Amino acid sequence: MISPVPAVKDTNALRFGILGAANIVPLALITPAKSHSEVIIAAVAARDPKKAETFAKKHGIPNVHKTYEDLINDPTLDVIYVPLPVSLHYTWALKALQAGKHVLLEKPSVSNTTEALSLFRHPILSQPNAPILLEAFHYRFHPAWQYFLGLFNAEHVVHVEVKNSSPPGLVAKDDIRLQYETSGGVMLDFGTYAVSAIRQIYGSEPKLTTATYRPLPKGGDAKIDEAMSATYEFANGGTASVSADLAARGRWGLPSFRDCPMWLRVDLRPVEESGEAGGVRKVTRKSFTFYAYMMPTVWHRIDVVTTIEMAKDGKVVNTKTEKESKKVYKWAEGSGEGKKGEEWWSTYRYQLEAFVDRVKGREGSAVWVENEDSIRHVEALDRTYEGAGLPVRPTCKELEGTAA
Ligand SMILES: NC(=O)C1=CN([C@@H]2O[C@H](COP(=O)(O)OP(=O)(O)OC[C@H]3O[C@@H](n4cnc5c(N)ncnc54)[C@H](OP(=O)(O)O)[C@@H]3O)[C@@H](O)[C@H]2O)C=CC1
Ligand SMILES: O=C1OC[C@@H](O)[C@H](O)[C@H]1O
Repeated sequence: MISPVPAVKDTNALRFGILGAANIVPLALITPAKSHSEVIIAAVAARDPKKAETFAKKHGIPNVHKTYEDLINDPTLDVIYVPLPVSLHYTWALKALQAGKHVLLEKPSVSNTTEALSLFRHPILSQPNAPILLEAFHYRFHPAWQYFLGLFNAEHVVHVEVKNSSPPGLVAKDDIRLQYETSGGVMLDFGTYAVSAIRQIYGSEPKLTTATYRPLPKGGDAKIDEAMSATYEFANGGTASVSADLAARGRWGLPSFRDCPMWLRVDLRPVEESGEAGGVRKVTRKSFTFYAYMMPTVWHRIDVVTTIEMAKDGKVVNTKTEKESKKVYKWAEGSGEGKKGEEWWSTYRYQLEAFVDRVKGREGSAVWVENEDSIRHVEALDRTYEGAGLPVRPTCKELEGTAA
């Protein structure tokens, strides 16, 4: 639901300030906040105060600050939301934490491992009553994703394939995704979801095996990956292949949404049983495909396919395939008091619920992105850039010269 009935705000609601009038803000925070009784969107700042005024008026935000500094130092705010280019995440997240605010930080959290280690292991986060910092990997908070992870045992996964792409023309030439200085590149955009997904599916860290990229067309920033394909290995011997593309062409090379996939598939190790009557061997294969896993609210589907193959004397004598499809928009009935939600809640709305629960000291859905997890994630992205022969995304000035 794009326009849910607004909630009456509690007297102790958290007051959020927004750093930058970014495109993602209405979807990721303003709309979800409307139905949350403990969230008030109280202030915004943009580099150009006029832009901030216009944004505030459009979205009913009562206060506008002239600068980002003024916003984070506003004593009436509890939380700062950081939807800036990734190159600015470290600096502004840390400033906000130092100003005593909780921080909801857009994904991917920071540009590289140097920044990740410095931010997520900052002493400020281990002091008594430390502020909460969350990398906003929204899809992880949706019940469909958690249901999907519960369908198989990570130890039995043998291969994962992830494809994320959009057609050409959606991203403008001057977009933050296409400049090295703003920590752009598809790997930190669509690719970050893919790497996040394979890490959760295996429950362990990937070892890069291959990475190749397609640069931007002539005239574009040479350090930017417009598309990236990478393969990885995991400790249990399983593999993953990931492909992400910001300008994928469909059939006949034409731009087409229909031909731009956003899905992932998990294959389990085949289970072989011998000793069937008449010397028949039975092989059972299972795979799980999640269509639209990044944005399941509008539409998604989880297909579970089981194939049973009977073979005799090395020849397949019978094959049977069964398919079950499932959609999950809410936590299962009786799955726990903290597991709140409505069918129409977006990934961002589930995430906001979890964030507020954490700030308020409640257990909530128990889904969270731990600080060490965010570090490991950025490490995997760095390894992918190195493997592709591209520089890791730039370190902010404050940390320049500090080795990871
Ligand atoms: N969770 C999700 O589903 C999504 C998350 N994102 C993430 O959100 C963040 C913002 O993405 P998006 O909204 O698409 O980007 P936009 O380009 O719309 O917004 C970026 C904002 O950053 C500010 N900014 C500050 N310095 C610069 C600079 N040097 N160059 C450009 N912008 C600058 C601008 O704020 P000002 O208004 O002050 O000028 C601008 O509004 C990124 O971290 C991205 O990864 C993006 C899309 C989806
Ligand atoms: O986070 C994101 O999700 C959706 C994509 O379209 C976008 O480029 C990316 O930043």
